[in-house]
Amino acid sequence: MPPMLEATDLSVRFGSTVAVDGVSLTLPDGPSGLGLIGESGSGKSTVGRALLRLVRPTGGSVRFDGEDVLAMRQLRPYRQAVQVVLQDTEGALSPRMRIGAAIAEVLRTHRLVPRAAERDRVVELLTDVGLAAEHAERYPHQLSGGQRQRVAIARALAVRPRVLILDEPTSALDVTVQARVLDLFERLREEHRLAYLLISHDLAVVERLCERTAVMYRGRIVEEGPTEQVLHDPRNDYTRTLRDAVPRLPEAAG
Ligand SMILES: Nc1ncnc2c1ncn2[C@@H]1O[C@H](COP(=O)(O)OP(=O)(O)OP(=O)(O)O)[C@@H](O)[C@H]1O
Repeated sequence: MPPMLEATDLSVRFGSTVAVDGVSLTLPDGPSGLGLIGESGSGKSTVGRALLRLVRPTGGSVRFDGEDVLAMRQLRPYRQAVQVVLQDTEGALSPRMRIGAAIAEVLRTHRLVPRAAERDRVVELLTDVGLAAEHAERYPHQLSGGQRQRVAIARALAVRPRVLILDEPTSALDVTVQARVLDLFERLREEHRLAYLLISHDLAVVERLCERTAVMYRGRIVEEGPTEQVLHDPRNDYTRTLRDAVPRLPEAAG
């Protein structure tokens, strides 16, 4: 069996900038988590965007269940299987659309449930992410940042994905809210058997959600291994520098 999602020797250039330079990574079936860490500009988000086919790689391949993603003509099944949750929750939701309608829109686009069952499915999704039926009637500005992020997660889950690409999914939230959204990600990972590719500056978040971690530096992966080993006993000098620059690892805090 091929791995679920596999990038091999992936490269992305923007003009003369080499954003991603020969990256290979593998996401096994969920529940699983691969963390992608590295300083700003190292190419992490571009890897995520390339996997989502939002930017065209200049080299390498992406395979999903063994199928060549870059050659796919019919993208809808892949777009359903591989969803994304970003940091920017305000930008993700239309300010004039009620939350229920915003979730129903996804169900309709992907023709997932008959109209008559839409409302029930919306409530089910809201409940799944820790919101209530009444939130369906609200507009985005009537929710907190943490609640808006839960709506973004509900929209991603609406299509029953197998992979979630999480790009700094808790960075815009304050610390207590972050902790609760993190609990949610932890639960959903198991319940929906999701594979996470988690892009984050917050190593504590990576440690919680990911068994494996890859470290990017200037477009390349310089180290990859079990999260515990990469964060606590790094083999690479750059990883050590990165880890020591972050004050929030439990070991540093304790
Ligand atoms: N659409 C684009 N056009 C031109 N250059 C880009 C584009 N997107 C990214 N880049 C460049 O590619 C490099 C990698 O950017 P990327 O956003 O992937 O890094 P990152 O590691 O995710 O950074 P951050 O942690 O700040 O989000 C950077 O030099 C960036 O300026």
